[in-house]
Amino acid sequence: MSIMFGKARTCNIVPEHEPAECNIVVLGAMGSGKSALTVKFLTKRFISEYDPNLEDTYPSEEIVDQQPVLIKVMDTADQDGPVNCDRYLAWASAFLIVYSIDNRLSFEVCQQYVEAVTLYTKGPHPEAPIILVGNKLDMERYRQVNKADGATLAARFRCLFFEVSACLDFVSVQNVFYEAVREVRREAERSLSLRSLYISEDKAPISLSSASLLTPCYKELPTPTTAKLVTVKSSRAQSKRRAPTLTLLKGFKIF
Ligand SMILES: Nc1nc2c(ncn2[C@@H]2O[C@H](COP(=O)(O)OP(=O)(O)OP(=O)(O)O)[C@@H](O)[C@H]2O)c(=O)[nH]1
Repeated sequence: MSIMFGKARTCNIVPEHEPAECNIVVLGAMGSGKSALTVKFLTKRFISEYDPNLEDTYPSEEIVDQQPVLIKVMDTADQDGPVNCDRYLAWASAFLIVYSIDNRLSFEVCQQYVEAVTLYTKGPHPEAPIILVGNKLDMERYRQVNKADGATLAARFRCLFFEVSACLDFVSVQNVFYEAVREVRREAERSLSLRSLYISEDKAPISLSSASLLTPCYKELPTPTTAKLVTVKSSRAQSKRRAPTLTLLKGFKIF
């Protein structure tokens, strides 16, 4: 059974031919590697520099555990930590909250994001899972955040925790995004079984026509002609502002 996880985290049951959707928001301190992780997942490439003010959402068709899913990744660009979160809290199916293992301050900002998101997501609706990501694992020699610190924070908020590097292997980065989809599926199943438990206790039959959770919402996939172009800054010697850009064709992976 494929389940739509798009808006407001209702679990829409859609016909098998419709791909499910999963909206993943990438949060974290400036410089923690949100854009690098996003681009690595979308293109398998590590691009070193990005415009710090560039915030955009990138779709990618994936197959996770033999089930097709349209993953939409919102790469955020907050300047001052978890402020004006409204733009993504209701939209998100899951959150990747990123810090850099070589930057203690980014870990503290990450804790602020975990607390802010948890305040919003705890409640009757299916919870949007949080995945804690310690990035820049390749910078082990400059480590300022112990792996145990990350694990402790994750345990406190009952979320998954991974240490990865956007500039090392692709599979570890892809696994973080795929685990987010798996967690959303598990949460949707939990929510459905809880809902059916209440309904069976109330002995109230589900009216298939009225139950909003069964209302399918169909998403048109971008065709090559409609796919928007987004740019990702990449620079070597030049400053970030004048950097040559790597153009990603939105909606399709580039290898
Ligand atoms: N060594 C190393 N550097 C990384 C890694 N990921 C990102 N970086 C570098 O860290 C810097 C910031 O990366 P970004 O992806 O722009 O970080 P961000 O969180 O998007 O930062 P803002 O755009 O300012 O919000 C860049 O110089 C990247 O090249 C990593 O895994 N290892």
